[in-house]
Amino acid sequence: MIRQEEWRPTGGLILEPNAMAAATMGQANTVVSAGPGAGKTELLAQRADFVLRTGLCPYPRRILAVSFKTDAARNLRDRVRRRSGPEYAARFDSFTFHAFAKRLIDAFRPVLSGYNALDPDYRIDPTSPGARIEREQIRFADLVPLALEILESSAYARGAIRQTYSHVFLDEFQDCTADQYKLIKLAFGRTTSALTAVGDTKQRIMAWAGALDGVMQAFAEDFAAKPLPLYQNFRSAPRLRRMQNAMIAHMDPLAVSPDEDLAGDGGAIEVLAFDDEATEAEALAGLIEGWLEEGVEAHEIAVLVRQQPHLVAAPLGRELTNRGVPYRNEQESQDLAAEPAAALVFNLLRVIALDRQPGAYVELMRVAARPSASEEDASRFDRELKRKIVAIRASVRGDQFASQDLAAWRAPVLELLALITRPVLTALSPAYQQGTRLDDVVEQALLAFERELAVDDDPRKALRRLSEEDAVRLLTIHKCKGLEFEKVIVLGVEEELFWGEGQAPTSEFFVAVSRAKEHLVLTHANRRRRPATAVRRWDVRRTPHREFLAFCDTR
Ligand SMILES: Nc1ncnc2c1ncn2[C@@H]1O[C@H](COP(=O)(O)OP(=O)(O)OP(=O)(O)O)[C@@H](O)[C@H]1O
Repeated sequence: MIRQEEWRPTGGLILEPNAMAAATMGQANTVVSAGPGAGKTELLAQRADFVLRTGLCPYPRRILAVSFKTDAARNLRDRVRRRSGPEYAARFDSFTFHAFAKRLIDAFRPVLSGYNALDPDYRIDPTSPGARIEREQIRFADLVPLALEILESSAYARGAIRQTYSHVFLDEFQDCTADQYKLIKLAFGRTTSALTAVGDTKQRIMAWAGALDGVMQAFAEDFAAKPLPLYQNFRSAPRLRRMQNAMIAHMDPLAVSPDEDLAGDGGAIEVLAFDDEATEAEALAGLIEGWLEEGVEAHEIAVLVRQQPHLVAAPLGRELTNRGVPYRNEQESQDLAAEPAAALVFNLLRVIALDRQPGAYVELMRVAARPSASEEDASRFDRELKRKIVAIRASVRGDQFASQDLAAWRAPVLELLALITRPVLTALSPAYQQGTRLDDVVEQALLAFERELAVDDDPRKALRRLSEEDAVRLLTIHKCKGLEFEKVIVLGVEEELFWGEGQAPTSEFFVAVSRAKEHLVLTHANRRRRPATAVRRWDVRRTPHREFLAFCDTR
């Protein structure tokens, strides 16, 4: 442990004064507002390091971080592990609002009564919107209201949660809904827990889902939180920052940066116009292929689509497949990738199917290790797992190796999971400790592998597409929040794709363009043929979104 005045930002980073103030704040609440790439998430990782290392959060107390997406929660957890090491990171709980609510329900379920009472082995309907069955099954949307009921009716639950968490972090706070805010107020309002909320009102893209207007302001007032704005942008090159600044001038004139702060020639923005989706797909696939040949890493390339990515990005997906470029359409797979059991299944498939996979193997051993095992037990388990993998590889390879038949892969994966043992697997996530979630995730991961195998019959490429590192990512703007990439393509900057009430389309476009570090490509096509599988409205003729494209003209 070190004294507070001895603490320095980890990773050799220099924090701007307000970031330093927020990271090292004592027990007071703060609300940090800043634009994209300002280091809000990094600031939370630094604050975690500060409060853990200086004993402000003394053992066994913990830090609670609440994000909106599983990917964002995982990013933050990984960042804290990188910055502070596994020992401190073990006292950092990074959850989505829904996962936090589920923790509360699992811990204090007997508090629920009447129609809301739940059996111990209750389940959550995985379909959307799902069905409610009294006592047995709830919907995803029931989690936060049920957690609210627990906190409202049980002083014991409130006390326990406050005792557990001395510090609370709220990421992407601009998107907090009324119910979620109520949950935070009930759990931590007027307590000694110190709260740090970070957000950016210009990135408020969840308004359709009920994001509270002015939630950052309300938080500042309700929690007497000190507002600390950040001004830097560590992510984007100057040209890209000038475009973002032009958008900020339109959305929030008071937050505009002075021109002299954004000088420089770094970065590139291109607008590419096409006749139709086929020529667009061909040109973009060629562009992406060229970037990969130049040495850009696949996971540094993202293609963002506002709506219906499975349809709008399908021609590009086919073109990438033809050229053998691995990509991942994240419509279904992103939430799966955030599931530790799915990650484990993919790593098992990797060590079975591919040679030289030290990364997958190390991660496998980390996850499979029993925390309480003696060194001797751990190395015995290590040897046994290796022996089994070698035996499986010998039998699976050969004829079956190129097999599209999932059965050839399912049995060995299940065999290895059995060796790792059920208690170790259920400990991977609180959600696995009840119902059929663990088995469902394992099954979904195997099916995702089968789907990818069907694309080109090649298990190596299928696994590359399922990996975060080796695949170009095709994702919606909603899924890309909090992420960053060297190259970003926004597909279809057209009025038919960017429409909606008030500020929402502009905020979404802002989120999309602000993911780019170096190079931003915006496309539009005159025509997009109706895909056979389209069920909703589909406009064949398209109009470029001139208002958005005009923001590119920054010179
Ligand atoms: N103090 C710093 N010095 C150098 N680099 C930094 C610093 N803070 C953050 N970064 C880097 O800048 C990038 C953006 O940081 P981060 O993701 O934390 O921003 P953010 O404010 O959460 O962005 P957004 O709201 O757009 O998702 C990351 O690559 C991060 O590592």
